[in-house]
Amino acid sequence: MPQQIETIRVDALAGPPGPLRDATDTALGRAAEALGFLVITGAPVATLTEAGRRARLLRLFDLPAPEKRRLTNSKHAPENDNRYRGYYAYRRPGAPCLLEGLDMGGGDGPAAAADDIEALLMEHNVWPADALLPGWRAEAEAHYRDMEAFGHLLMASLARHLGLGGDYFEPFFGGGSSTLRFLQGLPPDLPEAAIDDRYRAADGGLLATPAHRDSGVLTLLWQPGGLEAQAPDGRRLAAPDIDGALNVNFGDCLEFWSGGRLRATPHRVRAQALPRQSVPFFFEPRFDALIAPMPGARPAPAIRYADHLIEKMRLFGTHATEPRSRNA
Ligand SMILES: O=C(O)CCC(=O)C(=O)O
Ligand SMILES: [Fe+2]
Repeated sequence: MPQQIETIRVDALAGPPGPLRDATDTALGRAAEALGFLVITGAPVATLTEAGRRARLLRLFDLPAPEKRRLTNSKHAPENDNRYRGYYAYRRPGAPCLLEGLDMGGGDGPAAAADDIEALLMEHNVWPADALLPGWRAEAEAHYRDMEAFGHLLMASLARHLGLGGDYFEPFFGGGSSTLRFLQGLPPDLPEAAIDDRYRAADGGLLATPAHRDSGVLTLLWQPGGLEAQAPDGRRLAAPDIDGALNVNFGDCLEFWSGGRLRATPHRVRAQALPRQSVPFFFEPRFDALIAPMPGARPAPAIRYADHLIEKMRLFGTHATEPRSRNA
């Protein structure tokens, strides 16, 4: 039973085949099977562990209110046409924290009709005005591409560990379906009595995010502390605070895909004293990918990734009143 979240150096994944890369594949694969949650260092792409890029991208949250309103999804700002991507702020009564965020994808489709889910998933992004945040769009797009490239490297490593051949997952990814999310949770500001039980840990501490499993395949998360993974025996393991580290965990879709071998681990976030910013990247299959348990796993009917996602959105009421509903 894992006693702690393991830290694994992954720079060898970008190198040639050989013993170093094999050892990295084994370490990653075993951690994915045992706890389904790990911390990586030495990512061979630029990540938000680079403080300059992180600070520039997180300036998003300093935008003036009218600009945030212009980026807000149509659920919260009916004058706008973006429904799936864009900015949102939740002021949910009963929650200890306010939460704001912005989702971006790789789609560039037009605004979607209300009933056209497929078009909705590929809708265009919204961008802060360049005069307010010069260079933000280009850097966010570069970061999205870097995270995609890293997602491919990690999936290839898992595929080798599973004996599937390094390119097994390749055809299932691409096409701009992944989600880059910027989040900011504000400090508790509600009276004690207003705090909903789900936001209370058993030890009385406050949670910024209640325990949940991610819905997709692979999550790469920069976070400043507060994150806890749940071990199979129920213990909560705090993510180690390591400079230059990214958290890696897996979602329901990969658990299904691997016949349960790779775990979608429940995790939660303890509320912090200060505004807490975090940046998850959800590496997601193409919306039209047909996913069935991989060779060697017990067969089950295939699901289309878009249908899996839509079902999760229905269950969690995405863009309704619940924060972090999709992929969370
Ligand atoms: O804010 C965090 O650090 C974690 C967020 C998370 O678990 C999610 O967005 O799925
Ligand atoms: Fe999550």
